[in-house]
Amino acid sequence: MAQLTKEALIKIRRQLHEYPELAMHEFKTHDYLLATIKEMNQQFLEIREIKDLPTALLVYVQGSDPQRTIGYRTDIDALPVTEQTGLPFSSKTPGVMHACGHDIHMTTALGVLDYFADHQPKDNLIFFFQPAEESENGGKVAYELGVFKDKWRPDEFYGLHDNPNLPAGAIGCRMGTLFAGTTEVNVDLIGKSGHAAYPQNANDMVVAAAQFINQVQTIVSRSVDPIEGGVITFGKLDAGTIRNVIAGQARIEGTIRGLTQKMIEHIVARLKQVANGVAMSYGAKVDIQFNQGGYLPVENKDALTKRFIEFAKQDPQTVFVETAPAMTGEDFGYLLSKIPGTMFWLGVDDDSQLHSATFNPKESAIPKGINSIVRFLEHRMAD
Ligand SMILES: CC(=O)N[C@@H](CCC[C@H](N)C(=O)O)C(=O)O
Repeated sequence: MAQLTKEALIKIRRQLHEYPELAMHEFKTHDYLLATIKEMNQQFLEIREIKDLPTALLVYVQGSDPQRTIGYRTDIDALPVTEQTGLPFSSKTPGVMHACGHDIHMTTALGVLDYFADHQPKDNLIFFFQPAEESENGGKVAYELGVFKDKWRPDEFYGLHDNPNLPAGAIGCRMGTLFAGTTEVNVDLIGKSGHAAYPQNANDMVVAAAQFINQVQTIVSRSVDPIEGGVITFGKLDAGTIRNVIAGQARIEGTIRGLTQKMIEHIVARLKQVANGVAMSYGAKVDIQFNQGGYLPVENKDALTKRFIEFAKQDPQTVFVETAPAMTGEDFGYLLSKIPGTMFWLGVDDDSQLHSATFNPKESAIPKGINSIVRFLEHRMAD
């Protein structure tokens, strides 16, 4: 294949894994990606930086006889998770980890780019190294900054996410909705602090928060069609300062998921009712903020996805798995609402799940993924 050998790819992945950075702070990652891309054959490449999105990178590959421009997006940010894999190349940044496999995504994208830097594609290609997928909606920010205009607007867009439940290197996809839409939710409950010995003089928001969280559990179980499904997860709860002071405030941060916008709106409406009801019953104030930020359901476009799946099914070098919709979110959903395309999974075969501190994707997925994506793009460009 191209210049980057399997060993070089593994080295790149481990380097990226050691230095994870949070959304919109991916400065070292950006510099490392840029340096790696600059080592590739530059003959057909044009590198673009975005002043107002300084950790993003775009690379244009000039096609030899372009009929279209094909976009390929990878995300580059990490999560506030403390790694517990014990790997020799574990994160060197305390409390931050590539626990969602974006290091695998970036390395795979670099491998595909490296191939086409050496083998000029027929169509134009645009590689988008996107900051802030886990939060801060980097895809939407880029779109709204006007990044995808004129020659930088892909006619179709592709992107992947790794999947620990599929064999390493397998490609998973489905027609229609691949991922859920998500909405971030923050709930602030405001009561009155006081001495632990005199609850009658205070208004305890630890108790109100506990009640609220318990009551929310009835939304999905009692107000959502079980066939359609939905998720509400509160991943963060913050209240109080010390054991013997009654907490006058509580903040609860969570995420809502549904496979359709209608379901998300339904859950949002029920959550507001529950929050207002609990606040009223405790004589507390409540402030609820929702932020969808472009994490729309990831809707794969029919004709393009059909072509992608047909290719993957018949390609002798690709293992294809038809997958069910997943409740993970992706801000690629926003880009796919503006530009037609397909998102797919890359299997990385691990017992630990995405976002866990022990997540350890199989690196053998990288060269296999690169091979399948290169073969798909060549097949697509031959059309
Ligand atoms: C693939 C993946 O894990 N994506 C994230 C996207 C986060 C969406 C948003 N910030 C939220 O928390 O709702 C996920 O958590 O699914």
